[in-house]
Amino acid sequence: MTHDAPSLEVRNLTRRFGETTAVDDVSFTVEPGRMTGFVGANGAGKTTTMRMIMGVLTVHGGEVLWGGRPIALTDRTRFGYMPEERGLYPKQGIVDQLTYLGQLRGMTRKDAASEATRMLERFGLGDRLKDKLESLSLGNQQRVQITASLLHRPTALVLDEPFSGLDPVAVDSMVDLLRDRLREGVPVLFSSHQLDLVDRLCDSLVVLSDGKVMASGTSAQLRSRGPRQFSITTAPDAGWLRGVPGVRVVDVDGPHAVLELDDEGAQQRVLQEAVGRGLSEFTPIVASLSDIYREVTR
Ligand SMILES: Nc1ncnc2c1ncn2[C@@H]1O[C@H](COP(=O)(O)OP(=O)(O)OP(=O)(O)O)[C@@H](O)[C@H]1O
Repeated sequence: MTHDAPSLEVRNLTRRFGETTAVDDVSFTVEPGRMTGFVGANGAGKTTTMRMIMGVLTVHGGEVLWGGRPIALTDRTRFGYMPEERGLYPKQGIVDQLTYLGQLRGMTRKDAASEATRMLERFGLGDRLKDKLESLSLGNQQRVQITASLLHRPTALVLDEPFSGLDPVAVDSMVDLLRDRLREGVPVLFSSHQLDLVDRLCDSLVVLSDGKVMASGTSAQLRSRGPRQFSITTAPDAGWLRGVPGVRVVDVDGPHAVLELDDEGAQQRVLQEAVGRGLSEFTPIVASLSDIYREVTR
């Protein structure tokens, strides 16, 4: 990974539509080489934020920074953007239009055509190069859209729901392509409703709700925020844990229990008591990003 690669930052970004504040003082950073998931319910403001990052929507407050400086049009033209409304031509052959798009982004015709062909082959579309976009299945059209955003070796990627409509094999091929870019230090911001995927793919997460950032940071930072849960086994019955100060028993089933502990002191009290009673297991439970998402948007 290139550590001195630029980061993408949004600072106090705000956008209103009439009376609605769709994006409300939103700040976060997409670090170089980091895959950052952008999650939130329908209408949370993800698309609006991405449009402002890409300059297709004007901002009502705040700014977008690239490498610490206000972003310029020339920076944006080197980004890869996959908009929600997609935007390729249904009636044009796929390799032709990808070549054209590559040329618009400064590639030679030859380089654009060969890179488009290579990427489409990697997506299993090597035998469809001359086909019209509209003749492909929706999932395959999606693969072509993704290729369009990656073709010109973008310096940053802003992808609105890139995985929707893709089967698991296509998701994996796309992730492989993204990882190539991540290794080069490209910051990647992608929105998704598929929390399991976000959990599997992301190094960092930004959680948006009603236009506001509810949480952001690396997976490790977010995991350490929430209540710390532990699994414990203490024979013959873990029911005694209910009486320990600073302990919330989330679940108990015979000798097994799941606990939330207020602090280090509570942990010590539990361990001291449990050792006398016969402790056979005490393990921290690592929260998934989906758990964290549910927790912060509750
Ligand atoms: N062009 C527009 N005109 C009026 N309101 C808009 C416009 N674009 C977005 N909004 C409103 O802004 C809010 C945020 O919408 P946005 O599309 O950014 O959310 P989202 O998180 O991307 O949702 P989804 O996951 O459904 O795509 C919503 O209340 C939406 O109705």
